[in-house]
Amino acid sequence: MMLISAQVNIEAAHFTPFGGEDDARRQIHGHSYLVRAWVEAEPGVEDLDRLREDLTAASLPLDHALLNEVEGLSGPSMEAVADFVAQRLAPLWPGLRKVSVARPTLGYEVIRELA
Ligand SMILES: Nc1nc2c(c(=O)[nH]1)N=C([C@H](O)[C@H](O)COP(=O)(O)OP(=O)(O)OP(=O)(O)O)CN2
Ligand SMILES: [Zn+2]
Repeated sequence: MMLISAQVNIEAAHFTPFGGEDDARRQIHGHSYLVRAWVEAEPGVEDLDRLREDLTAASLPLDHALLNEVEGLSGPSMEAVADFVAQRLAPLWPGLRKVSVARPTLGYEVIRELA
């Protein structure tokens, strides 16, 4: 078995509870997020194009959205984005093992691992 993965970019806005009352992160602002899914699969069996298409569809409700207002998203954090995508992708991809969300400009990444 191997891990195969595909990545999509989403643009989203949020406001966060981080920092003090005058912290700029409490105002609505936008970011680019890289969302990646890993699937355990036999080499050459699963279609990476289909994985990317399904990942795009799973992430679509978040793209150009205000994360704080997305139904089913537990919050505006990177972890919440990873869980949202993982929950939508897992039924389509039983071999799904990880979903990560990265903010490369900050060097931040979170990973939801699935059994
Ligand atoms: N466990 C988590 N901790 C933090 C998260 C998170 O998602 N999970 N997120 C943040 C903030 O988003 C982080 O401080 C970045 O702040 P933000 O305003 O989103 O981005 P910046 O303005 O700093 O970066 P730019 O790329 O310049 O917009 C903190 N902790
Ligand atoms: Zn932010």
